[in-house]
Amino acid sequence: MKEIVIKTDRLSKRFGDFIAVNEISFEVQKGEIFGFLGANGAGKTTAMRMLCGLSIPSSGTAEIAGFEVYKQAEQIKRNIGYMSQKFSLYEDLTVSENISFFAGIYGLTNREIKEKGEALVEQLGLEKETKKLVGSLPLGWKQKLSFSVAVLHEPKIVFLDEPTGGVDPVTRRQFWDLIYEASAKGITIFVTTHYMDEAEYCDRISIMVDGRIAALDSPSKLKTQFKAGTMDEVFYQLARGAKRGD
Ligand SMILES: Nc1ncnc2c1ncn2[C@@H]1O[C@H](COP(=O)(O)OP(=O)(O)OP(=O)(O)O)[C@@H](O)[C@H]1O
Repeated sequence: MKEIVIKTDRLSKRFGDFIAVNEISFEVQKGEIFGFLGANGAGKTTAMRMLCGLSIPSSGTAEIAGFEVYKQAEQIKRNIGYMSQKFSLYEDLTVSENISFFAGIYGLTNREIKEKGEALVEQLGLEKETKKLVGSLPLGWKQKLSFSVAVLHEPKIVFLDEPTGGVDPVTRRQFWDLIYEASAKGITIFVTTHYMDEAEYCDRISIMVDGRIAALDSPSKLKTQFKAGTMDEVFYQLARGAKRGD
């Protein structure tokens, strides 16, 4: 039987009179790579913050890794990983120090930190860089390291908020290899992105427009549904009617 790890029902967030997230309902399965798309201001970050237990919803329900967002935010935080372009690693700590620091926060023992940290460094081919400051690494390396750190404690779900912003397509593809590996281990990936090539890599995609989910399906089914050749066209058809955004 399929295990549902994210389930929302009419989840909403208001700021005063403004409805940033408007009754979104969806489910995500264990190990699924779920793309969360939408134009600027559509409500993705606001929704993701509620799912991570960082912001209390105004109404509706959400269950994350079996815990509900109103009363069990702390349990949710312990069972997820999080990475964003804005909040990442400490630039003034070395690669090793960052791994130890974040692994400690995620509750790993010293022995686990050593074992898993070494495996991570080897997987990323960073053996010669462990004593270098993270600030001195190229952006693509930082992002791969940041992702690997976010899944070091093998969370049920990892939330990625525009994880590959600003890097070239080849590095993005390498980053996605890490995502596939995590998904194969049963970690659910919830990812926001503005890159439509990345949307194609997801198992399913939801597209938000003005706070609502306007479409949700696999990339191939969405293309059929919208009679579009590419995800870019699907996205454009939906987003061009948006009232919010730049
Ligand atoms: N704390 C807040 N108070 C008032 N309005 C807010 C607050 N946070 C977000 N908003 C508004 O809610 C809407 C959704 O914002 P949100 O950041 O969730 O969008 P987004 O889809 O993540 O956009 P982007 O891709 O630009 O990050 C925007 O119009 C934003 O101005």
